[in-house]
Amino acid sequence: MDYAKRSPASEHPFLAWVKKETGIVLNRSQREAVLHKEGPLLLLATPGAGKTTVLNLHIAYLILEHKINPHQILSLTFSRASARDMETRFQNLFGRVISQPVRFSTIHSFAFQVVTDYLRRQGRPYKLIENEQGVTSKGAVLKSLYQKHNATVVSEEKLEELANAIGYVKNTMIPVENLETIDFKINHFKEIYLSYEEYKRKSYAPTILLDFDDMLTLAHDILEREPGILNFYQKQYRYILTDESQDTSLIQHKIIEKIAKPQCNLFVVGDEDQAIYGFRGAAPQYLLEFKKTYPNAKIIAMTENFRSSEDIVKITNQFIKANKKRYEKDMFTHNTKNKPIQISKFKTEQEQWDYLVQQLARTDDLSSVAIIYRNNASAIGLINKLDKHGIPFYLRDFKNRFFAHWVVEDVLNYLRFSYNDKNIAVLEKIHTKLNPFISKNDLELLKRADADVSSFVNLAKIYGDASKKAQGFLRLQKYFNQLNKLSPHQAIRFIRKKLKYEESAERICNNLGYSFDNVKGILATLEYIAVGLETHQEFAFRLKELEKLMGDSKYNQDSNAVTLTTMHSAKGLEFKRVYLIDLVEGVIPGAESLKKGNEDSLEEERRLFYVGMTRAIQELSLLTVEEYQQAKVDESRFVKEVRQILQPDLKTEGVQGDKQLAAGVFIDHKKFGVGKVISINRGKGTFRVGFENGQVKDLLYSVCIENNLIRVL
Ligand SMILES: Nc1ncnc2c1ncn2[C@@H]1O[C@H](COP(=O)(O)OP(=O)(O)OP(=O)(O)O)[C@@H](O)[C@H]1O
Repeated sequence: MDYAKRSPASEHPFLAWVKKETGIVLNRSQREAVLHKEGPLLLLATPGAGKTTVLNLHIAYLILEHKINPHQILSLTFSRASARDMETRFQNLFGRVISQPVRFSTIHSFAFQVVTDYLRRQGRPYKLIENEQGVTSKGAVLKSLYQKHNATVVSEEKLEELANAIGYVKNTMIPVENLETIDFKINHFKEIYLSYEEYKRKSYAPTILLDFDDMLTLAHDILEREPGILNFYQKQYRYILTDESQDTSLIQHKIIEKIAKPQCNLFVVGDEDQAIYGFRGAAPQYLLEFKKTYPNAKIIAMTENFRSSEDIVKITNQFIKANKKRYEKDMFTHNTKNKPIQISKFKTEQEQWDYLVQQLARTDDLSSVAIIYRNNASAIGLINKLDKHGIPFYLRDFKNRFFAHWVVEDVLNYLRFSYNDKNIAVLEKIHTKLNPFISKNDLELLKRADADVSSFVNLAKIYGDASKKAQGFLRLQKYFNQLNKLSPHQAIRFIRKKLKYEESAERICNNLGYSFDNVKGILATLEYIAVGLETHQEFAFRLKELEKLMGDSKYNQDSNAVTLTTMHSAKGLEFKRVYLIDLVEGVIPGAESLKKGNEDSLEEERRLFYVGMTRAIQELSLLTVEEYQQAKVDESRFVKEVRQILQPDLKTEGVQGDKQLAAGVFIDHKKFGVGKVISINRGKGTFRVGFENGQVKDLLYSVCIENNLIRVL
């Protein structure tokens, strides 16, 4: 229908037209936001409040009702995927009536335009380090700088931390002279940072080498130094909208502030409760201080959740209130109740996976289900299981770190060496991790020794057969022979314990600041994968197969497959049924955030948990385990908090460790899940339990004990 020929209605004609055209009926705050015209506006939205819908309608309103030229509107968001998503949704809704394009962009790509326009005009060539390959790629450059300043190689995780820390410095505008005041947990960070900047300045001179975050720094500088350019962008974009604004960093805010002035027609949408990119320099306080920057700003809260059932909205709303740094607001919904949030506790991850497989096997529409975890490490073992049961999955943020990790390489090399202990090329990769230690000098001597004899026998000869060291080498020869005959699962255990690999790995981790827990996790995962496999070749093949499966899972995006995603990548998505898994202390909240003085980081972990929970439309299950990656763990405090909200009359503290069945204690029943003992009838030998799904059951004590059905929590 032609917008000009819209029918008159008692409500605002634009909204009446929208209702007719799209079927969307807005609530009061959505209406107020859509019909906002000029000046700064902060739209504080809770999850599921319809942010994208409102943003798009507001743009259409400006164009259709106020005849604003679409070229003068700049809609910014923080990931390419959401910029694309917004554009598609806008096209679908208004493509027929608004022919001129609106600019949907990421803030980086806007900054890129400012910088490249400027450099081109100056006749200065530039390159992006993110486009470089091989030894000049950003990763390779940072790796070699780390190595230079620390005299040691860097692990993949540390490299990521380093790249994040560099990004953090630029996003939060930390002056170089203050770098030492911040503990980035990276040895010689300042030196690496300065060398990296110098490398970019010099390596292709006169061509300037830039990274993504330099775009922000430079764009900010240009807009500050060049009034003509600033004026151009201010005139070009009279209306600026930003989505996911809780993830905006200081420098991004400053850029937006500059171009929005002097009119400040700035439409900012965000939810500080969903700010989860603190490690990259984003912080919710910029939203919290919006009024300081724009004193005449209007603030509208959009707190109706259109997504989730009442059970989910009520509990998650209560849950996030434990955070202190937030706007006080109450999320509500008119949606009906469905199922209470379910909490299930399992002994091990395998039991948890079995449960998931069982649930998924009964599900027809797998695309409506998501399994969400804090760390990518949770995915590998689960995928192994899903694949064995033929359950298709779509992995949202596949990062191929696991299979290339040095620990995985080491284990494969130990196995390889057990087939041929004369292979010095393989020995060179593991020699420092063996016990007794094999030095570089030993390797040189070995290269000159008899190539047809075991390296260990040669070494024993070099050291003199009777020496202690020689005895150690001969023992190693025996162990590697034994290793060769073990099943893959036994072999990994053997490498860890008998060959003392774990001790060496711990030493390496301590020396280089890597996480030993992560290493143990990788070893545990390798053991899971190895279960049931017969030969070492099968094991190596299975690793390759899993790697391929994970890469190929992107083709399952639009098919009947369960989505597997980290909490970070789940933002903005929704699923009928959601399982949050591996909910234990040290994972979520993560170990770092549990340290004293890290309260801000603990709040960010709580927000992450909240983002995960609020993805669910109808069903939400929280799964926790007693043993994670082979170590005893405590249930996540966030699970406890949710349980407490679900059953406020119950005290969860102090119950653990009390193995006596008594009224008031929690039990975990294999079939019915977690519940509270209401009463005990000793005469009948029964006890009554109120389970978290709302059911109350009388159970026979003897049956429960004989079948090992319950545990007192
Ligand atoms: N006025 C409305 N009436 C009915 N449904 C609506 C309305 N507004 C939004 N919705 C629906 O509510 C759901 C959530 O909307 P949307 O994804 O835009 O929320 P959001 O605010 O971006 O959420 P989150 O921040 O959690 O990602 C969508 O399915 C959307 O179609």
